[in-house]
Amino acid sequence: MANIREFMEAAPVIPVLVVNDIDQALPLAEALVAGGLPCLEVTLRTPCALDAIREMAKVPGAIVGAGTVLNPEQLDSVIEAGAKFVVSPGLTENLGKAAIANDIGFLPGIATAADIMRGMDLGLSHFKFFPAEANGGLPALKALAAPFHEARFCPTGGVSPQNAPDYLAHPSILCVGGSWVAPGDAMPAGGPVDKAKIEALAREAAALPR
Ligand SMILES: O=C(O)C(=O)C[C@H](O)[C@H](O)COP(=O)(O)O
Repeated sequence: MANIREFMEAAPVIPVLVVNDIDQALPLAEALVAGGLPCLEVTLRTPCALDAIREMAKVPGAIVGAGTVLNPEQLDSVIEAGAKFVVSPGLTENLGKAAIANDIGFLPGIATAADIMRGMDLGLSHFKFFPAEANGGLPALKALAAPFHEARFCPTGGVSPQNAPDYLAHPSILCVGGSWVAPGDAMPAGGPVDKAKIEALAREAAALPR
């Protein structure tokens, strides 16, 4: 897709965010961007996710995308909310065609060679390897990537500051996704966002070598 590679190359880590409290959206995005992580994946796992995308898009330098997008209806609603890219846990032809028709950066989840081939049939070449650790981690992705020279990946699911450097050293891996940069204890229910903590975690993630 047009710009998904550029977004994947913007930083080593795409934070995967679960926003429960709309008041936390703006400070969370500010802290992540200040720490050097501009691309933010807001998962559609909470009722305020679309509003969170709208809020976060106001932060200068933020490139806000939507995660957990499962079908063309959700695709339409996240585009309407201002999402600049779309991440899905898996790849259906239905969703893939809709994303391409809307010319929006699209990062669909894959876990098998057949998934990648279905994506290539649609003209896609950038994929989320999901759930990365549960599917065999780096050894599995290395084996999976070998026949697909053009394909580039963002492993997500079980990625941590400890295993991220190994993933990022692989030439087919442009970035990783992870929730560890925005942990629940830094965004307590009803409380303020611990911006200093999240910015520090983001800074560490942004400094990961690749
Ligand atoms: O909601 C989705 O569509 C997802 O993409 C799931 C997330 O990617 C993983 O839950 C993140 O995994 P952790 O970093 O291990 O917490």
